Amino acid sequence: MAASGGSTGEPATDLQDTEFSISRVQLQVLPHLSSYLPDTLLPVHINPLHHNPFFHPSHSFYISPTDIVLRHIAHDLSGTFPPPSPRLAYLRAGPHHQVYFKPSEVRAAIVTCGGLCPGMNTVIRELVVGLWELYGVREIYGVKAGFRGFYSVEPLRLDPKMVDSFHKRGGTMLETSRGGFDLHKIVNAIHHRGYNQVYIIGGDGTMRGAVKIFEEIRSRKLRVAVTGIPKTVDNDVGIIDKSFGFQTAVEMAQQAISAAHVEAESAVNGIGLVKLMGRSTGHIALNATLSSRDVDCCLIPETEFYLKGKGGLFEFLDQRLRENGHAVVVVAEGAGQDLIPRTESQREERDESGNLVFLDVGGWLKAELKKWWEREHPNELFTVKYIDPTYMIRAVPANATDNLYCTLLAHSAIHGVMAGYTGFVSGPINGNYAYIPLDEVAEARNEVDIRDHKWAWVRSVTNQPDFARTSSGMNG
Ligand SMILES: Nc1ncnc2c1ncn2[C@@H]1O[C@H](COP(=O)(O)OP(=O)(O)OP(=O)(O)O)[C@@H](O)[C@H]1O
Ligand SMILES: O=P(O)(O)OC[C@H]1O[C@](O)(CO)[C@@H](O)[C@@H]1O
Ligand SMILES: [Mg+2]
Repeated sequence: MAASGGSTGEPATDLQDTEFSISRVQLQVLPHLSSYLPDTLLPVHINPLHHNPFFHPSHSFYISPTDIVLRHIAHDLSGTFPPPSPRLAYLRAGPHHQVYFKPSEVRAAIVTCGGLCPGMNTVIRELVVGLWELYGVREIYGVKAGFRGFYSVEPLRLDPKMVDSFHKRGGTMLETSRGGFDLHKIVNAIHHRGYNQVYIIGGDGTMRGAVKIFEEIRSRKLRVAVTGIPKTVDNDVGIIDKSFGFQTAVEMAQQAISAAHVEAESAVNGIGLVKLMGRSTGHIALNATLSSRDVDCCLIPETEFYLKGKGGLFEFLDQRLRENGHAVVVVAEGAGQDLIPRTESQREERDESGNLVFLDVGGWLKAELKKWWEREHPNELFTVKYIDPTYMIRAVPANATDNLYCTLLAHSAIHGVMAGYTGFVSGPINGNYAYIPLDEVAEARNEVDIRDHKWAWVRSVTNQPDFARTSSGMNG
């Protein structure tokens, strides 16, 4: 097929080499219960949605094994930037005509692990309501207190009435925790309690734990489907478009930035300093900076910065204060950690999951800014107002967009599990919900690419230096 140049007189683009070819698409295989269990243990049933009075399944209602979502949809027709080959594809998420669980036999368990994120309660609610209303499942249990809860706490029986208003509350009604990952105790508990569907909501660490649980269940040949639902306010999980709760967090972060701006503007030589979440990725800081337009400098873990000397932060802020009389600085919690002096014990300190405990970059920066000003301008007024909304932005309920997202995620997860898939994650890829192998998601990172347009846009909005080290630039 060759494209015509049309009436513009432009040369026609030859599409022969770039024609979509199914042979160059690689569908990422999802684990399925039938891959390790005999047919005798896996009777198939017609999807109960077929007889649900609220649905009218048509031919295209059900997902077939050939319904796919492409990972990379941008394509350069000139061939200058060839697409990755083969092109990765994932199974589209949705209901299947045949299911591998009889609703009356299902015992579903839901657990939340790691830090909070807006929307966790919505996901729990929609898992419960979806299992109950869509598929007629009646035995649904909430595992309390994260992974450790499987083997140490009595589960909570859940039904739609109980979870009815969960989506209006921040946090997780099931409680969460870090650490406590004891694989054998967890899988023994899953087996002994008779759970056959396990829904695991959590971040990167949780997904790595979920992979181990899935693999152990598969090696014990248990008839248990495991699915992960990625939760991370930092938006640091790869492959999926973005994680739930992230948009809500950015909105909340903007409120903090606005307050910092008002404080800075209303002072003589005022600096508004806002610390935002982001352990190893600066997505919240970057997106809040771009949408607020009030930020003069955005510091994220993916870039280095330094304070003193030519091209450093102090020099830049000095100039900004002279030009505007105020400045707003946004710093992600993971930025500049290597600049902050640490004691020996601080160097070793880890949380219960083994993550390094960070020092407060905002508090440190505030102190450094004050010392710098006293040193350089001892007789001039100066104010730093430090706002730390880190827990506020993740402890709120999800906004409307995130609530819808959480609902689709939960329902996609249920459809996949009912269809017998296991060891998978559901999530949006290029706007379409897909099923992705759990181990792929557990390994995939989503960092800010400081070479792409978005970071260049931040730099052009803020005019901040790129902190490239020159011979005269000094560290510290
Ligand atoms: N590599 C791993 N293998 C098994 N379990 C893990 C692993 N990493 C973390 N976990 C367990 O997963 C749970 C959550 O981990 P962690 O505290 O790192 O949070 P997270 O899931 O990464 O969420 P977030 O970082 O977004 O708050 C904990 O119970 C932890 O013990
Ligand atoms: O204080 P906590 O609950 O351990 O959580 C802090 C961490 O959790 C996160 O919000 C990720 O969920 C990180 O941004 C942050 O470093
Ligand atoms: Mg994590």
